[in-house]
Amino acid sequence: MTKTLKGIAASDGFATAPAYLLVEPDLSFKKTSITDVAAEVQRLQAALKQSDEELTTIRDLAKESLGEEEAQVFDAHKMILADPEFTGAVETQIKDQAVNAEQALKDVLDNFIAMFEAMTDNKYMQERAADVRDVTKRVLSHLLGVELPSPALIDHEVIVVAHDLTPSDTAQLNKKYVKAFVTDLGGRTAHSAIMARSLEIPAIVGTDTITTDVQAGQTLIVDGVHGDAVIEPTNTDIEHYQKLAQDYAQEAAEWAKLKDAASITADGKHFDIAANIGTPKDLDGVTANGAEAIGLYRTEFLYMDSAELPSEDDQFEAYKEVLEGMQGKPVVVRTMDIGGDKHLPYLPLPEEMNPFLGYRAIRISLDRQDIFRTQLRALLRASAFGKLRIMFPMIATVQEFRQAKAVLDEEKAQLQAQGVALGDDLQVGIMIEIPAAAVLADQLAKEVDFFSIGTNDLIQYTMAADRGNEHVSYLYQPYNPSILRLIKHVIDSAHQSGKWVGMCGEAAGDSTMVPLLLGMGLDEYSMSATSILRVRSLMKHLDTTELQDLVQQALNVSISNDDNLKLVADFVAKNQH
Ligand SMILES: C=C(OP(=O)(O)O)C(=O)O
Ligand SMILES: [Mg+2]
Repeated sequence: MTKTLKGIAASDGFATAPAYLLVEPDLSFKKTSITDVAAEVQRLQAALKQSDEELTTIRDLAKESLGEEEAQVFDAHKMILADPEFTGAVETQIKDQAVNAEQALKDVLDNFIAMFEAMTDNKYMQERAADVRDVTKRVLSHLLGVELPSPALIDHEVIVVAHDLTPSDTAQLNKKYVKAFVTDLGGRTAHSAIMARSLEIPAIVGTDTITTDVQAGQTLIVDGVHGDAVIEPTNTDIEHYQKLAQDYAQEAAEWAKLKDAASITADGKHFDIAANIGTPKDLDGVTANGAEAIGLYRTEFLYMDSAELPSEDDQFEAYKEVLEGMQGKPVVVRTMDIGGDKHLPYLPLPEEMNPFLGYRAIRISLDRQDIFRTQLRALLRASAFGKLRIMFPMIATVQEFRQAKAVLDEEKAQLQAQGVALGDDLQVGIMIEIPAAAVLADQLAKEVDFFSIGTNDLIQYTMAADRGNEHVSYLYQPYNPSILRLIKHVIDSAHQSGKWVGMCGEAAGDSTMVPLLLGMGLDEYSMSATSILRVRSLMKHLDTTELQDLVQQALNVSISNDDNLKLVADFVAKNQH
């Protein structure tokens, strides 16, 4: 039966394909006593063999579609399977305790995990714990005869359906086959949604129930523009969405004509439209969409895609690749923003009640200066290859900025003393994403070279509403006068000190927000590459002199997000040039 689910439109576009459920299967079992030990050992051997064969296939496919590095984790898993200390121990447990293979496997795993986790200062061993857990899951699935989803094995077009997708899950999706994704959890600014936009695949998040409503293989339509997921569509539905997809493609073709045009308003004012990226791989999309700069390079993905802390040289290569790829256009690189919903398997963070209010971003960098200094050196060395701007995330106080800047200056002086070539127009700025920083923007503006407003977090913290929680997603209100007043204060403060100010939160690419931001004089708009041409087209049709009154009304007359949504929609309908 056809069913339509409403979710949060997280990434534009349309797709129709069978559903692929990326859901943890039920791997529960009961402990039983066995009498035929030999048969149980044989059952274990068979499951080990099947797991090994499966891992070989997955590794080969992952290598082909995702690259050598992503495939290496599966080699590590194969090694565990071949390790007599692990498999031998399971066999011994079956023989000694006369228990079923599932229970023996669990007992051995528990021992291993306890042992590894006790080695708190050995990050290599802690990582192994995660691998052993994964391998156990695979063997268990074969013992129980249930299928474990393996996204790397997808070899036909599908729409991935998941409860939630972590940024590292998302990074493993092969765009050739994964046409879209839909999740139960998440908001528009959750990191999985941001990754979907950089993969340029349609996505809907926060449907609440998609994983229970759809079955594997059922046809699914994803309308990433309106946030609708249609399960088992009728022929009429399919035709309807085909038409919408065609109209969307036509509109996109119009925008595409602006690829090499400058971003200019109807009254001839120039603004910069920049792109947000997560890895150097995203550069293709940046160039294809004609970005004038990179306004946010989220370097944490470099750390998340790696099995250990990336070395200074590895980082240097990545930053250099992006700077060179941009051929002299500005590149804002943000230092590591780990914590919140972004984790590193090799950097255990404390368990926290409120990770978004906890140990994250610049707070970790200032505490773990070994990690911070390595990144800063890599960045400084790369600065010789383009127009680098270094940006610190989650700055809450003037002192934090001064401390971070002092560390940067120390590393800079050391490199200079060693005769290392550095760029000569490096700028250093901060994200404005904590309300305290927005309020004190006038003081911060005197110390920095630029600001970039991170609305994803600024809204989350101002409204006290978790950005990834669909139950409070109605409080993601970029046009709420409270948010607009903060933004206006940040822009005015920067300009009073002669500094430039950009925005790299999702609001910068929002069609309702853009007229307001242009009216307030925001200098740079950084967004998912796929939004650039739409926004450039919108800018072309707006006259900034007419926007002043709109901004005044939005700030001082409207009392709600919805008031401003309507205000801007009416204005744009009447004043398109
Ligand atoms: C751009 C931002 O940073 P991130 O989404 O990576 O937290 C933001 O908070 O708006
Ligand atoms: Mg942020």
